[in-house]
Amino acid sequence: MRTPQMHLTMQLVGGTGIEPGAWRRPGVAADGYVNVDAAVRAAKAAERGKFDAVFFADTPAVVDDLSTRSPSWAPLEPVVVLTALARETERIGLVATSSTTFNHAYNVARQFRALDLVSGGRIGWNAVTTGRPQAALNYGAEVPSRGERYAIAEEFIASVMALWGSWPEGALLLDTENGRFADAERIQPVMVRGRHMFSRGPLGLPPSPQGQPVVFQAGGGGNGLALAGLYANGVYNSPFDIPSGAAHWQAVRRAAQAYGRDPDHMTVFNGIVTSVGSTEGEALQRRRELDELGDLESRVQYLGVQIGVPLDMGDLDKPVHKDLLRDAYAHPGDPRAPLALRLAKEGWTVRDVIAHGIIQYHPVAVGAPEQIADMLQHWFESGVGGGFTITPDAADGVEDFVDHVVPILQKRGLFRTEYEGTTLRDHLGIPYQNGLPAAHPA
Ligand SMILES: Cc1cc2nc3c(=O)[nH]c(=O)nc-3n(C[C@H](O)[C@H](O)[C@H](O)COP(=O)(O)O)c2cc1C
Repeated sequence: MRTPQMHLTMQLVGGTGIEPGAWRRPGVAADGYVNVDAAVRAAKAAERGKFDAVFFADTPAVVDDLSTRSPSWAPLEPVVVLTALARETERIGLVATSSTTFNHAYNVARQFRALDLVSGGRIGWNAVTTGRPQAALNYGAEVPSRGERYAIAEEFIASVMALWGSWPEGALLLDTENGRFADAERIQPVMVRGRHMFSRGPLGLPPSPQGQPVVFQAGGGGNGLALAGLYANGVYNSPFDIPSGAAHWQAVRRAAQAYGRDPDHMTVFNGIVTSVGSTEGEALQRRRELDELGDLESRVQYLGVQIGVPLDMGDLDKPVHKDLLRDAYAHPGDPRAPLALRLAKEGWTVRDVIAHGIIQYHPVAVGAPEQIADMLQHWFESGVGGGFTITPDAADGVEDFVDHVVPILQKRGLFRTEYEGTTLRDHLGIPYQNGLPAAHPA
């Protein structure tokens, strides 16, 4: 039997990287967030590394302090970016985020099906409920309650899938001899109608080679799990440790089962930020430079909160004083705090504790390629759900991962050396689907 292999999606946050100072790093295009060439370069590199997909998060609003950094969670409009990438790549999957709260199901069904056709069946849709008030204001709306957002999302995704299914496989005839373009009798209105959604259909576009785009789901607690169980094949997660990642993976499997779907058709992608150097020292130096270009001062203060010790920039190049460490504790509200405290107790300077990446949205893998591969292997073999979202610290980290970490994973039999299929469903090992899941109650 073949060693189980991991699945990888690449996320180049904001076109420049996830670290706030990434846009200032020499060698990174400062305008990466509006420069589609940055996305093309990253996608081509990820394809060279045989990644399952590239992934674009999105929030339709300005939520960052633009005086010091490029927008993180709102890249160039994702559907536009994916259209460009579909033309510039051949095999890699392309996943974009689109909101179920501030959109119409027909638009999403049409755009993502069109993308799926343009790309030859390589598209995924990360369906999110968008809880940000700044986004709501852009649509002249308020943020609905959490329960309401997820009730809307449930109907929304069902509507999109029903619209996708309204053009069945084989109904496009293209019979030039007999003048039969399509079997119009099979392409009928679906009349999706719920409390929040109405759409008559049919959708005027046939299925792609994979049927319909793969649905991804991200966050949202119990509500999110139900949504994943009903519709998704990919789930984005951001655990800070293996036990919580493994627990989520089991919960995702149970959710799929509860809705009559195959848990083996689910993949959870756990976010990992990567900082690769040729040695651990070089990787730490890379992070020191990025911290310096970014929000080092606020990180120093935040480290103080994490370990219950007052710190300021004057403490930067000293280990935390042993008198202070006696009373230090890991802040119970931050799952990253125990690592921060451990590093401080090991005697690293404040700058170097921070350089280990203890203040990030995801766990940070910092080190030589072998060390990064070891961490991914350890998490993978500990049952966190099969996949990782590789989120490089800065844009030049995309190629570092592809050229130096991927070959190690491949040598260990943990990652593919070639694409076996042509669609995103092929890469994820899930079957063709066009329309609602067979077990759906609708
Ligand atoms: C890894 C990951 C990626 C996410 N990406 C996005 C995104 O791009 N856009 C978005 O609006 N929400 C995204 N979310 C979902 C929100 O973070 C989610 O709404 C959040 O977990 C709050 O839950 P709630 O919707 O129940 O309030 C993501 C979640 C996770 C875990």
